Amino acid sequence: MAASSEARKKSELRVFESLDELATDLAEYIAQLSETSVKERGCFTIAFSGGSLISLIGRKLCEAPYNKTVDWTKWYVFWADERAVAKNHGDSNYKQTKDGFLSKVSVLNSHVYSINDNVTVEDAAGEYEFAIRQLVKIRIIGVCESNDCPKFDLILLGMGPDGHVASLFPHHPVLDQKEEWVTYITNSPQPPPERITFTLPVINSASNVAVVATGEDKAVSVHLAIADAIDGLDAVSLPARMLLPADGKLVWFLDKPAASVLDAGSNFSQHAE
Ligand SMILES: O=C(O)[C@H](O)[C@@H](O)[C@H](O)[C@H](O)COP(=O)(O)O
Repeated sequence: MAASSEARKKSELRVFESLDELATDLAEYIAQLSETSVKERGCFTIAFSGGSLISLIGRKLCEAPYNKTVDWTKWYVFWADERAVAKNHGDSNYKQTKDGFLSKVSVLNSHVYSINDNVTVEDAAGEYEFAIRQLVKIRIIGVCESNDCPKFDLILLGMGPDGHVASLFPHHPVLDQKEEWVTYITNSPQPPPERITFTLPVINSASNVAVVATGEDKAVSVHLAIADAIDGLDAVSLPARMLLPADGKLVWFLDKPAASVLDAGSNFSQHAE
């Protein structure tokens, strides 16, 4: 059996009746991963991206019991992608995460690794990769033994209706980037055109990857990303289908509309609510 098919089968699908239930389970999932990582490694490295996932996290993870039980001082925060806008711009993933979540919990400012908004995207990507390399050297960020890539404890992703994840868009040459950990694009099909993004090898080296996709406009891409066998070409360059953690675990958090095109007998290990 192909490795990709194996990896897909190991992934887990969680489908929820409401966004509130999804947010509740997502908060518990993140809190548990944090507890495990802090116990095993003494810290928890988490990378965010933009979109509605931040407001879903902000709904429950900042509240009781997590505001007291999560060891926020052991968190190290990163971004899987960032738009080339100022940090105080409404489109900044940093600002969205800060306003919607980080400002409500006690993560240390010195553990928040935002992407530089004062230099070119090329330089910002290079700087970010350098910072990550330093943290891998001192094992704040783990290392994936098979490819020496950073092994984040958790990478959180949204997914666009076109199946993009982070700033990895369908058919974009950046999908073939195997050498760099952090790269940039200047021609995003969605504004703003310039973005910085983790590459697929980094995402697929994480211990845990979670994709949060809600709404009917995601249903076809969710199906194309998850289904075991796909006819036709569209899925070939669908970034969400390229999420195949080598040693890690992939979990999809979906609401019913986003899961509406999935086959009832989908090969995934299901965790229906
Ligand atoms: O950078 C972007 O263009 C978007 O932020 C994007 O990457 C987002 O994560 C997805 O489109 C899902 O967003 P929603 O969950 O809000 O639909």
